Amino acid sequence: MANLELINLNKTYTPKVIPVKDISIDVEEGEFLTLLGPSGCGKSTLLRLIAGLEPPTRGKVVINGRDVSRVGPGKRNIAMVFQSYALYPHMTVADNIAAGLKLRKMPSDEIRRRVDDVAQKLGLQSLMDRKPGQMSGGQRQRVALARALVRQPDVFLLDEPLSNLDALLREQVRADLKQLFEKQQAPVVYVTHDQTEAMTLSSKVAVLYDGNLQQLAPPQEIYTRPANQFVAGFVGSPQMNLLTLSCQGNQAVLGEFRIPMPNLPTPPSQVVLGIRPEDVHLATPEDRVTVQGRIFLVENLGMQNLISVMVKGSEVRIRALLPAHQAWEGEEVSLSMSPQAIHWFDVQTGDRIQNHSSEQTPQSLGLPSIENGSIPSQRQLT
Ligand SMILES: Nc1ncnc2c1ncn2[C@@H]1O[C@H](COP(=O)(O)OP(=O)(O)OP(=O)(O)O)[C@@H](O)[C@H]1O
Repeated sequence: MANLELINLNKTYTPKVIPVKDISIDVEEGEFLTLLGPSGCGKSTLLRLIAGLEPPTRGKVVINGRDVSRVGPGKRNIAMVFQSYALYPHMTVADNIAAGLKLRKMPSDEIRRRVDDVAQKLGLQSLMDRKPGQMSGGQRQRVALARALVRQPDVFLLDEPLSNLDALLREQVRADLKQLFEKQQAPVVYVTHDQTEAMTLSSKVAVLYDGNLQQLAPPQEIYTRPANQFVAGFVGSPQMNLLTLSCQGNQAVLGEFRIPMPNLPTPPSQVVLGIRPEDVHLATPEDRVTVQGRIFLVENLGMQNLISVMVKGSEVRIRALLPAHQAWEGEEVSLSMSPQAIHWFDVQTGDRIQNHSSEQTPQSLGLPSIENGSIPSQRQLT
């Protein structure tokens, strides 16, 4: 059973530069872990600690039950793919792919069998005699992947492997990667700051910020139940609306409107309300939580418009993703926000302050319930 364990890993460069702070993560056989976070959050440092390119200041890296924290990179049986491809420029594709196996003195017929197999998987057969300088970026990246796959390592490490490719090619290679690694048993650790890659490729995502693990969960959970305000704001495009609002009892004050909050033992004086633009809609009479305002900006995204609305009686702006041609600049609109789609965060710590709102019922929100088909009073407006 292939697995990778990171146990209380720390890396300190200077007292002020601590890019990895007490990180513990398990990656099991067949799992694809993505390290996601903004530039400088410590993703590459963590990957280098796993690869053995740097020693940890504290903590352990364990591969298949063996503590490799003090074992050199060549002896960890890890394959790494870099953003820069790191191919040998004077060698052909075939020799680049085979280089690691030759170093390990593998019999030549076994090398040929493995190289042919991986070249076929990655569609490289017609390029085997070319040198890296005679190929496109996408082709070079496929050779770099082939070189990693052919080794059949215990762990795959990939450091932003798609970041040198243009947008279209990125999409294609991303899809190839997904198919390729679905068939691999060895754990994969993939570094990116691109949330689309993280969401589409991973079985679990570790969101990092300032060396700290913010959340470790499957991509869907990261999206639907962000653990804190940082994760909520970092994952999702367009970005989640994050509004710091004052509270009156169990209601958040949004301009002229009151938004019911979950019942808290001690209602705070302020709270952060989060709602994704795709969860804000034009209101219908049945909607319970609505706000009104004027549209001051419409951004055309093709199929949809991203509209920015200034909420009546406030300077607060809410963005909503609406079908194109549903709203125009200067127009007054009524927007609905389903209570189930609202996230609440502690204004001091940024932590999520409720379980998922799907646990909320109209009653728990202090709203009238629908009985005998009757529609409750339309809005929670004051
Ligand atoms: N060898 C080093 N000596 C001192 N500081 C370093 C060293 N390597 C990295 N750092 C610092 O550690 C922090 C984390 O760097 P790291 O490269 O791990 O971030 P990252 O999340 O991978 O960023 P990016 O996405 O920009 O590559 C940064 O502040 C960086 O300047």
